[in-house]
Amino acid sequence: MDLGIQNVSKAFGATAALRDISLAIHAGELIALLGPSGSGKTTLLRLIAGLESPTAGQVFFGDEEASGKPIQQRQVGFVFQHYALFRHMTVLENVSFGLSVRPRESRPPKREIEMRAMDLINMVQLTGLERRYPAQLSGGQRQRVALARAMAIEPKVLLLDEPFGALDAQVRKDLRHWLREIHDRTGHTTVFVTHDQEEALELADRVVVMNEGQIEQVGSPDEVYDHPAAPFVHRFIGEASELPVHLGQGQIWLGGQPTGLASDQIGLALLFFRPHQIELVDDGSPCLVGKIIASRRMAGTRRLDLLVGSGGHHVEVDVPIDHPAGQQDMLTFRPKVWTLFPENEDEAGVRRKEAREARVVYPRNRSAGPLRQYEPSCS
Ligand SMILES: Nc1ncnc2c1ncn2[C@@H]1O[C@H](COP(=O)(O)OP(=O)(O)OP(=O)(O)O)[C@@H](O)[C@H]1O
Repeated sequence: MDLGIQNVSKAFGATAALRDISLAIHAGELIALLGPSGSGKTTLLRLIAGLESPTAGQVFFGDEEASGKPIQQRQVGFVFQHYALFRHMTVLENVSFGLSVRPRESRPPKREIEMRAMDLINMVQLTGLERRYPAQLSGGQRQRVALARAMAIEPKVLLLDEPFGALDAQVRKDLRHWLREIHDRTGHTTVFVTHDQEEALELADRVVVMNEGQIEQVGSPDEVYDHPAAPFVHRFIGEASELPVHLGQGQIWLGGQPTGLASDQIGLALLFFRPHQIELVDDGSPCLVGKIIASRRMAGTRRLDLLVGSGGHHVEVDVPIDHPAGQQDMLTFRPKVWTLFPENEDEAGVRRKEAREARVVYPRNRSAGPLRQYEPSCS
């Protein structure tokens, strides 16, 4: 079942929870809605479910406009963070519930309901526990029952709101793999909400990155990680170090010092790079110079906190555990992979003012005068 969200806005009083969102979800896709708290993920999920109606815009199930349809008519399976199982019912009764309360004319015979429920219990690997009550299950087991129960009604769309949010890290990881497997087997169109980027990147076919009620980017996990479309996405997904730079004379400059990174653009920009995507420079060529202010062990690498450039910009870089850089005061390096975003006018204005006060001469164009150099230098 394809899903279409067209120019949807949702306001709660003066709060704009969603602002003119459009999104096409293809049949059989596993989609993650990813964003910080308050970005509108749950509101969007509830609008798809029919638990909320949009202030403006439309929701399509296939070709059909569904905005006016209540949840009962949408055939959606919903799983919440806190497994809302019926405590007085066994696992089997919980999973059978959706089918057993259907109107008589569409309700399958009792025996068939039980068989279907047992198939689902088997699929979520809880065979043998069907007579237990929720209180006799672990958190992960309860969440699997919740998923089996949502799937029992043969939903057109499965909606999961932080389904593993309340579970500990290892259980979350196991359930992730398991959800992906079940999704590949059943092929339900599935939309899940998470604020955990690792979960979104590992599980989803496509990730919808949300911020302040808007969609910042929609893309495969590789696209949003490797080609973030906006500073917000770069900061939110993966780790990012950023520096305010100037572009001109064919390269990137930090506070009047050449970085050795090429760019044919001109103007102010933000330079983003990942801590692990750097190379150490010791051949005297132009690079970034950082004062090491802290060093800590991070799994297989050593993470250094640096103050870079005359502005003392804080960035993080990773070096090999045994690299002598970990014992030094200064580090000379260059990003191997980086992204530039044009700086917005507000930030640019502050930087120009700071630059004037510090008497830094930025390269304005190819005929710009000599640049002030900062010490220590690697060029
Ligand atoms: N029923 C409501 N009444 C008033 N404001 C609401 C209501 N539901 C959500 N909001 C507001 O809408 C905005 C988006 O909330 P939403 O729950 O969709 O965000 P979220 O991204 O799911 O956040 P979280 O990760 O914390 O669950 C927030 O500012 C929230 O306070």
